[in-house]
Amino acid sequence: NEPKEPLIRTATIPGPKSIELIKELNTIQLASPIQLFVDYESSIGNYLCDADGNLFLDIYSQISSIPLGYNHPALIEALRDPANTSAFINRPALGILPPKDLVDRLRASLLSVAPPGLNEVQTMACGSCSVENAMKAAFFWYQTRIRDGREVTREEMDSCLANQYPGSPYLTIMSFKHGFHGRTFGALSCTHSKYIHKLDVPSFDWPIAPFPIYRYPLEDNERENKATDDQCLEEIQDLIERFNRKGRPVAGLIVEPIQGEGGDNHGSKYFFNQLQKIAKSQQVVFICDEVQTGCGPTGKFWAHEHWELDNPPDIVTFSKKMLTGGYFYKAHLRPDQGFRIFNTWLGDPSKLALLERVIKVIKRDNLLESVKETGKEMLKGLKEAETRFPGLVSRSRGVGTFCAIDFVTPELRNEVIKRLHLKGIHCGGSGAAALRVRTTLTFNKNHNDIFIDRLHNVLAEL
Ligand SMILES: Cc1ncc(COP(=O)(O)O)c(CNc2csc(C(=O)O)c2)c1O
Repeated sequence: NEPKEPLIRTATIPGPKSIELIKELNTIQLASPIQLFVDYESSIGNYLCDADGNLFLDIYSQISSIPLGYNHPALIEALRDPANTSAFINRPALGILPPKDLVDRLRASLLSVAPPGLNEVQTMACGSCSVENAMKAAFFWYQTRIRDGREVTREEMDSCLANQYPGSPYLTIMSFKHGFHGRTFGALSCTHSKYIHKLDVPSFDWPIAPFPIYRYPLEDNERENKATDDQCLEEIQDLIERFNRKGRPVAGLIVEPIQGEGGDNHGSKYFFNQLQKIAKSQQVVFICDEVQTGCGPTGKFWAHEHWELDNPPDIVTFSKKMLTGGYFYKAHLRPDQGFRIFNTWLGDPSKLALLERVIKVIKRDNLLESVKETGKEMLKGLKEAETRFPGLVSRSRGVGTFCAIDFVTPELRNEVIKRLHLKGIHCGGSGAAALRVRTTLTFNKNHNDIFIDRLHNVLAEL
C-alpha cells in the first residue's frame, strides 16, 4: 500500500518536529549533519515519512543502502520467522564460535550471488572495514609471496610491534582521484572526494592515480574519451613503476566501477579491462569496491559485470544494499593463518537472513530487468532536462538507475536539492555539482515519472 505520490505538509524542510529533535539530539552529540528525523514505521516502499508526516519519494535510499524499500513484507517475514530468532538475538563471535547454520546461510545468501569466479567470502560489518581487510589481504599475499616459504624472522616480529620496517613493510595501495572508500585510516588514505573527510587525519603516502572524466554524450565523444582513457592508463602504469622503483611497492589497487561520492565518474569497459591488464602484469591485487554500486542498481548484480572481464577482479568489496559488509576474494588471497583477518563479530548472521530474502525477491520479481528498464526512462528524462535547460544542467549519465546530472554551479545544485525536497523528492548530491540518483531496486517507471516531472518543474522555476 505504497502512496501514489509525495505529500509535503510543512512549510520548511526539515519541519518543526525534526528541528526540535535535532536540537534535543545536539545536547547529546553533533547533530548538524542531520537532514530529517524519520518515522520509519510509517515509511513504506519508496516513500520516506519524516517525523512531521512529510512523505518523500526517496531517490537517495539511505546513501544507497536500502535494497527493496521501507518495511518490505519479505523482510518483516524474515524477522518473524522462528528459524531466524536466534540469529537476531545471539550475536556470535563468528571467527571462533559460528552458529551451526553459518555455512547454509552463507550459501543461501552471499555465495548465491558471488561474482563469477570468486568462490570465497569474508563477512564484515560495514564498507570501511570491508575495504580495510581487503587491503590487508593484499598485503599479506604480497609478503607471503616475498617470503616464499621461509620463516618469519625475529627482526620482522620485533620491528612490526614498533611499527617499523621490515615487519611493517613499505607497501602501498594505489587509489584514484575523486575515489571514496571509507573513513577508517587505510580506507581514508584511499579516499579523495572531499577535504573535510581527511582534514587533520594522518594519511598513508600512497599512489593516487588519475580517473577518467568523460565528455558527454558518450556517443558523440568516443575519440576524446578513448584518449582520456589512454592518458590515464599511461600515467597509472608509470605511477606503479615509480613506486616500485622507490621501494614503496604497490601491493594492490582499489577502484569503484562508478565513483559514487566523487561526482559519479564512470570508467569505460575498455579502461577497466586495460587497468586489469596493468594490474596483472605488475602483480597488483585488483580490488573492485562495489560497496555503493553492488547489489543491482546498475542493472547487473555487480557493476563490474558490465566490464565483461576475462577473469574476475581479485577482490570485490560490498556493503550497503547487501545489508552486510564483506568481500569476495580469490583463493590465493585467503590469509595464510588465522587471526590475521579478524575482529569480534566479523559481520552478523541476522543480516544474512535478511539478505537471503532480498536476493529471493530480486529473482522472484525480476528486479534487475526492472532496474534496467527504469534506468533507460530515467536517463531519457535527464537528457530531456538537458535539452530544455541547457544553461542549467549537463552531462546526464548513468547505468541502470545509478544516475547523475551536473549543474552549472555547486550552489545551483544545492538550491535544486532544497527545492526538490520541498516538492517531495528526497535526494542528494555527488561531488562538486552533481545530483545523484540512488534508488531502491523496486523504484519503477511510475516513481521515475514523478521524479523527472518534479525535476523539470524545479528547473523551469529557476
Ligand atoms: C564505494 C564505497 N566504499 C566504501 C564505503 C564505506 O562504507 P561505510 O563504511 O560508510 O559503510 C562507501 C560508503 N559510502 C558513503 C557515502 S557518503 C559516506 C560518508 O561517510 O559520508 C559514505 C562507498 O561508497
